[in-house]
Amino acid sequence: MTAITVRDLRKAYGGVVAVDGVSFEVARGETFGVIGRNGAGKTTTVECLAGLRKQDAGSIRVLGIDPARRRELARKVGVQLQDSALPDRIKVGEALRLFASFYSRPADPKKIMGTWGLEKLKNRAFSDLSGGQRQRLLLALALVGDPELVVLDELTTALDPVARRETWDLVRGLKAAGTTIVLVSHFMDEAEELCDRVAVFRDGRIAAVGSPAELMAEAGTASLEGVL
Ligand SMILES: Nc1ncnc2c1ncn2[C@@H]1O[C@H](COP(=O)(O)OP(=O)(O)OP(=O)(O)O)[C@@H](O)[C@H]1O
Repeated sequence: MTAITVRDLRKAYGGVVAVDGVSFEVARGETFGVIGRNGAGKTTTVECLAGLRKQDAGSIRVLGIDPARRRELARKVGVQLQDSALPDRIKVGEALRLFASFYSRPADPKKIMGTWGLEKLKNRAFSDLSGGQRQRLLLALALVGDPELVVLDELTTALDPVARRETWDLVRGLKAAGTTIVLVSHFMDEAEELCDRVAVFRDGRIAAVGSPAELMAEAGTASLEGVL
C-alpha cells in the first residue's frame, strides 16, 4: 500500500525555484531517504509533505490526507525538523507531557523518555540541553503521538558517533514496528544503512530513485557519495 504520493510538486520563493516538478511514491513501512547537496530542495519538499509549507503546484497525499489538512495529518504523522525549537524554559518532561496531551492515544511519555535516554534530563530546561540532547528530545516529541509515519530531517547532524549509532538502532526499531519513515540526510552511510530506497535531489528535481545498492551499481561507485 502507498503511504505517500507526490505528483509534480513545485515551490518557488520569490524568484528562487526550490522544487521544480518532483514526483515520487513511498510504500507503507518503507524507509525512504532524501539526499542531495545543499539547496537541492530536500527540506522544502519534506516541509510540504508535513503541511508546513504550501506548494505552488502539484498534489501530495500522505496516508490519504492532503497535508493542508494539518490537524488531520498531525494525528498520524510525526515531524522532526532541522530547525525545530521549543520555549527556552520548558523542561524535558513537561514538553513530552504537553505534546502527549495533543493526542487522543499518545505513547506513554515515561516509556518514550526511557527509550530515548531522557529520563535523567526530565527536569532540565530546553535551553540547557546540548545539541545532541535537543535533537533526541525533538525526535521523542515527533514520536509521542505514536505516528504511523515520521518525517526526520537531519536526524543525527548534532550527534556524536556513538549517539548516531544508537539513533540508527532506534530508527530500525521504528521500522520494525511498521512505521513509514522519510529521512532527509547528509550522511551517505546513514542513508545506506537505514533506507530501503533513496531519492537523489539535484537542483529542485529528482535525479534518481532506487535502493542504495541499485543507485551505486548504476553510477558504478562503491558509495552513495558518488551518486550525488
Ligand atoms: N524561506 C526561503 N526563502 C527563500 N529561499 C529559500 C527559502 N527556503 C529555501 N530557500 C531556497 O530554496 C532552495 C532549496 O532549499 P532547501 O532548504 O529546500 O534545500 P535543501 O536541499 O534542504 O538544502 P540543505 O541541504 O542546505 O538543507 C535553496 O536555493 C534555498 O536557498
